[in-house]
Amino acid sequence: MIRFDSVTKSYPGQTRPALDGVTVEILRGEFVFLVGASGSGKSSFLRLILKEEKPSAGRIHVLGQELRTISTRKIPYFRRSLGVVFQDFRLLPNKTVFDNVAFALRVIGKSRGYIQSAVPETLKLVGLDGKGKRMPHELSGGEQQRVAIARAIVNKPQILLADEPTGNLDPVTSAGIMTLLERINASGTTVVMATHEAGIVDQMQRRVIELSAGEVVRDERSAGYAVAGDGLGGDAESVDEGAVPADRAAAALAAIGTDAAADEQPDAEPDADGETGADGDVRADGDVRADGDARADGDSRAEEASAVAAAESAPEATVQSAAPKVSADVMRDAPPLYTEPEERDDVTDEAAEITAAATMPIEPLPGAEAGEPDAEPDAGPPGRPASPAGAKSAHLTLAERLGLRSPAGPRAGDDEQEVGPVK
Ligand SMILES: Nc1ncnc2c1ncn2[C@@H]1O[C@H](COP(=O)(O)OP(=O)(O)OP(=O)(O)O)[C@@H](O)[C@H]1O
Repeated sequence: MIRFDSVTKSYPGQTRPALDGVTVEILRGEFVFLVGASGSGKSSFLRLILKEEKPSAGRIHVLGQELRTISTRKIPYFRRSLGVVFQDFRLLPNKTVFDNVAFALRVIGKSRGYIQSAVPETLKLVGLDGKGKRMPHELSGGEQQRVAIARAIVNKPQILLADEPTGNLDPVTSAGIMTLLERINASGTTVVMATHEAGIVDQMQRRVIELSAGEVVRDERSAGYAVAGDGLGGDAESVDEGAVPADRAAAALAAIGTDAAADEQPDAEPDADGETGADGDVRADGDVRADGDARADGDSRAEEASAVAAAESAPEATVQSAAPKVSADVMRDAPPLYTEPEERDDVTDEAAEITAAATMPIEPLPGAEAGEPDAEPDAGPPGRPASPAGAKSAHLTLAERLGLRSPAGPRAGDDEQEVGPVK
């Protein structure tokens, strides 16, 4: 599904490659954590999969295609099989929740009827039923990340890439997001997630690929964040930053198990202190709220009770071993989070034709590819100052970053428009 063969990635002006001779294969349906110290190459790895960057050496195959053979014009079509979630959510601030998710479908030309059914279904799946009319700023961080995940999966991608998706969230809200990602994976989507969060990796016991200075130094199945004493210390401090005492973690989990009413209040109003009361955040004042983040999946009380017990019996006085309450058994038995579109797609024949036409690969005009696909400019990553060679990428619209529109496509106001299919 994803294969790196001796891949090296060097950025202009850097003495050391970001990735150095990486050979790795990720199979269909796997859940893979990418771990490693800051700067070890995790984001570069993900950007290479997305073809946001090209390797300096080596080959990358994704979904059976060698990425070098995909021309720039075809990248948006390739990326429709990939969903992406970022640490900072990247929602359109002036669009409702519904429109943020619908955006991903409108850009690829889905019919209005399809959008009207697919968006609410997806919002329900991520635990945001009834919140479609909210604006992003009216949501908690965990809820905003759920919107971003809904946007990433509404198009039923085969692969979901997540770059620090819990990086801006408190431990309990993070646990809810992980539950969601695990269920997306359980329904068949391959998930590759870069993270610094030792507690989450330790709890989930999935495949771990560890990078150090651009090299794969560990590739282990059913593993934790670090091999005991291996000195993955570069991240230990940042992991600890979010840690809260075990008693507060236990309190947070207890709140999830007991405050059932919170789930039934999709429109909980902000408190007098300005904080939304149902967001699951462990607040600075020690209060704990519950938004269903960790139980949108209908977890049983017994499971929650055992999570609380685990939290209470945690030997270390940190939340790292307590907060992520995702249990592999529970996830294995969980029903699929979403079904394939064919099973419930009620689009009309006419709409299906429009969609088919809109998503049909475009053959480039003779000479349009100006030589090899590799001749495209080196794209810089989102959120980082672009290198001179990658200056173009600094102007990518959201649609382009999400891989829904060709960087060569129309420009002004793309992020703001209700755009149609790529022509
Ligand atoms: N566009 C760029 N131009 C130049 N150097 C870059 C660029 N992007 C990344 N790098 C460098 O490549 C190396 C790997 O960066 P990368 O972002 O992939 O690491 P990371 O493991 O994701 O780090 P973090 O955990 O801090 O996000 C770093 O030395 C970084 O400075």
